[in-house]
Parts: sequence; C-alpha cells; structure tokens
Amino acid sequence: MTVQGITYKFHKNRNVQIISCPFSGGQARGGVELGPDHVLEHGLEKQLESLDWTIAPTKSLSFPEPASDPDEGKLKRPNFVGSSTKNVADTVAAALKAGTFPLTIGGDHSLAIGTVSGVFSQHADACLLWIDAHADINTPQSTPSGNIHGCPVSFLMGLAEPCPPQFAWVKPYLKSNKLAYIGLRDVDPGEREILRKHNIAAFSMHHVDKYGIGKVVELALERVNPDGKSPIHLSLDIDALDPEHAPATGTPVRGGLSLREACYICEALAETGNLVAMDIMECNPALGADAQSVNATIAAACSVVRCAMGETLL
Ligand SMILES: NC(=[NH2+])NCCC[C@H](N)C(=O)O
Ligand SMILES: [Mn+2]
Ligand SMILES: [Mn+2]
Repeated sequence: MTVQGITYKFHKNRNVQIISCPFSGGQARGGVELGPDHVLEHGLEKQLESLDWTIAPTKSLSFPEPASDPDEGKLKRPNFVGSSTKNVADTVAAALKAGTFPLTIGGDHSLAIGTVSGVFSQHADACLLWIDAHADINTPQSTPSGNIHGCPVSFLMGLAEPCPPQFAWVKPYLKSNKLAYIGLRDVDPGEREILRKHNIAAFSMHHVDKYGIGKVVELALERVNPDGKSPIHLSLDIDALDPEHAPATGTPVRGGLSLREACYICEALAETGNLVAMDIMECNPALGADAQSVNATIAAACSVVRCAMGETLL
C-alpha cells in the first residue's frame, strides 16, 4: 500500500466498516449514547478517507429497550445489555466476513462483549489489547456497582459462573494468555484477585512510568502475541487517557495516559500489520464541564482512531 509515495506495511486492506453504537445500558450515566454522533460529527469518516481508507456506509445500530428488565442478581439491565451486545457481535462478525475492518464507536464498554465475541468468532487465534483505567473484569458476584460495563471481560473469558442467561450466547473464546491491559489505575479488589489468579498481562500506569510506553507495548505484545502472528483487537476506553485530555467520560480517573502515550499504543499496534478491529468507547458528551472539554474528548477519540488506522506512521 503506497500513499503519497510512502509505502505502508500495515493495514494491507484498507476497507473500514464504522459501526455506531449509541448504547448506555451498561452503566447509569446518561449521555454516553451520544458519543458516536459526536465522533462522527467531528469528521472521522473524512479523516479516515484522507488516510486512504475506503469507508463502507456507516452502520448505525439501534437498541430497543426491553419492556421489562429486572436485575439479575446484582447485574443491572441484563436483558438490554444481553440482546444489544448480541446484535453488535453479529454486526462485527458480518463486517469481518465482508473483508472490512470493524471500527465500533460506543456507547459504554459493555458493548465489547459484542465486539470481542464478533472478532473471535472469525479469528479464533486473535489477541485482545484492552486500554483502560479499569480492568472491566468483575464477575456478576464481584461487581461493586452492578454496572455491566465493569464486567465484559469476565463474560468473554467465561468466568461468570453460573453465566447469567442473558449472556448464555457468549462463547468463552478469550483465553487469559491472549489478553493484555495497558493504563490500569482503578482496579477493584475482586478484579485484582482475578488478574493474579489467571496471570493476566496487566500493565498499570506504574509500569508506563517505570518502563516508558514503548517498552510497555513491546512487553504486552510479547505476552499475548509471542510469534507475532495473532490478529489483534484493540478495545480502547477513552478513560484510559488522563482526564486532562478526555474529561467527558463517565468514570474518569486521574493519573492516566497522555494523549501521545495513547496515540503511541495505537500506532505501535497499527505497525504490527495485524490489527483487525478497534473499539472506541465511553465518550460521554453530556459530562464535559463545558463545550471545550467535550470537544477535547471527542478530538482525542478521533486522534487515537486515526493513529490506529495509520495516520502518524510514515
Ligand atoms: N468501562 C468502564 N468505564 N468501567 C468502569 C468500571 C468501574 C467499576 N470497576 C465497576 O465495575 O463498576
Ligand atoms: Mn474505564
Ligand atoms: Mn472500560
């Protein structure tokens, strides 16, 4: 692939399927369902076109709320999240079957139950890079909040026992040696135990400071993709970034990634040539202190996506 005289070794097939997911059922704060429209209004499609991607007509999913949705144990809105994420899984799988790169814009991070299921249904040997302040690996028992956006990884790994019936369709594709985190700094006690028990590659902000982001990405890829052959799914929660850069999000945590560190992660994954899907999640335009902080958050989301799609690699 040559663009303006520059040869790219990554993203051999530059066809992207944007999947807009205005979904907020995995947490309690209104407004995260507005994220996709804001990101699209920021001009993401044009930006990707200028990076020489062919854009399939954007798929905008709609998520009908079930008439009745009682808690399942501690879990809130299990029917809504279960059916919505199934829809996302089918859409992501179809995008991959059609030879496109699924770029899913959330919406809250429970959507990743769908995106990751869709990717692993097509690429059984894939690995998952989860860039987030949070581990999102609570089980239905360990969740302190009952918000399912704090639980997707446990469902994907089959750690929820018994599995809530709304998520019986989720296959436990994700093995502990195919998952790596970067950016963690707010991990619940139950999650900490799970990460240790399963020996999951978890790089916190401490490791980013200690080793530098370049080394951390290298270490993460060594753990989940030692032979360099696995397809990579990148699931990026905008709250991985420091609230200075991305304040408009539901669960901000201070002391996060700089914009450049987040961009670097995306560039390094693009550079592998193995990136097959990306999620950008948890932008909540209703939560910025003012228009400027919303705009900064949306601009940061567009930046990291462009970096993952090849912008800054020359
Ligand atoms: N996707 C997110 N922003 N997740 C935040 C999760 C917060 C907390 N660990 C919980 O389980 O409720
Ligand atoms: Mn998070
Ligand atoms: Mn998250």
